[in-house]
Amino acid sequence: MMNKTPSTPAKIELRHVTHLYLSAHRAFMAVKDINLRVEEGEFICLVGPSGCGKTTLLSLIAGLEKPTSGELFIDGKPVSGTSSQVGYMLQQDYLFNWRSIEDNVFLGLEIQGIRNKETEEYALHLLEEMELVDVRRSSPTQLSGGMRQRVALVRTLACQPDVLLLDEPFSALDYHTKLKLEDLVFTTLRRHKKTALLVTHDLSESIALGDRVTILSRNPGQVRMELTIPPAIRNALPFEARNQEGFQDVFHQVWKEMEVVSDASKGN
Ligand SMILES: Nc1ncnc2c1ncn2[C@@H]1O[C@H](COP(=O)(O)OP(=O)(O)OP(=O)(O)O)[C@@H](O)[C@H]1O
Repeated sequence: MMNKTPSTPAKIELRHVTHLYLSAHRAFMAVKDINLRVEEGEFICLVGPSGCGKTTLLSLIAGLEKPTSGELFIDGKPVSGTSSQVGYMLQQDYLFNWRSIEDNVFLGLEIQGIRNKETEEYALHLLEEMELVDVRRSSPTQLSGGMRQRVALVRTLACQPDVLLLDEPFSALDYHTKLKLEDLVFTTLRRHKKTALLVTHDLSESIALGDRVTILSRNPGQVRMELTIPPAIRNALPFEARNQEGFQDVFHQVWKEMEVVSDASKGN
């Protein structure tokens, strides 16, 4: 993470963000008074019980939803809609089976009107980094779930966003693939100095990947706790981080908070 003076705008900042979903019959407050600051190059993991508003927060940051009240900024500028500066990757990979792997990757470039020799070369370089270059002419149907997720990540990174929003990208994968992919994604995002917000239900994953873990409570979603991951854990790759001294202590701390927020939401 880069050192910043307090006056430097954060990469992402949420100030008193509240969001209500309105329907014909009711208004539902999904998140309330959220304040969050993510510095350039930071990797933040969002955890919390189902329905606490994690995806809502990503949609607001991506500019897909407009908050009912409060303000959101990227690099100090108000978020006013979607932007190529922000890449959003979901649990489902949304690859098109009738296009080859490289044509799926180039699709993001086409949509943004930036497909040219230089951006294609960059995309191919990313495919190489993600160990996918040999399958670039294959169809997505020939790839495993882990490979497909890597392609989806390359497609997102190919457009060169500075901010990556990752909504449970590893949750549909088997455990072994997930651990391997965590290391690869962690290394790639750090190498390219991306700022990332990752939503996960896996507490161990949040500690193994994040610089900070933000725990949300539910009904309405609010920041319950922000925990900075100790350097000994953070300086290791996610797989090794799980074996570092202190990992279990942090895990128990997050677990305890999750018990509190889950119990609190049972009454609602
Ligand atoms: N479009 C919508 N209209 C009405 N209510 C919604 C809408 N989207 C989400 N909600 C409600 O807002 C709350 C927060 O939803 P959100 O999907 O952000 O939570 P989440 O923490 O990502 O959940 P999960 O962990 O289950 O994916 C939930 O109670 C959900 O039912």
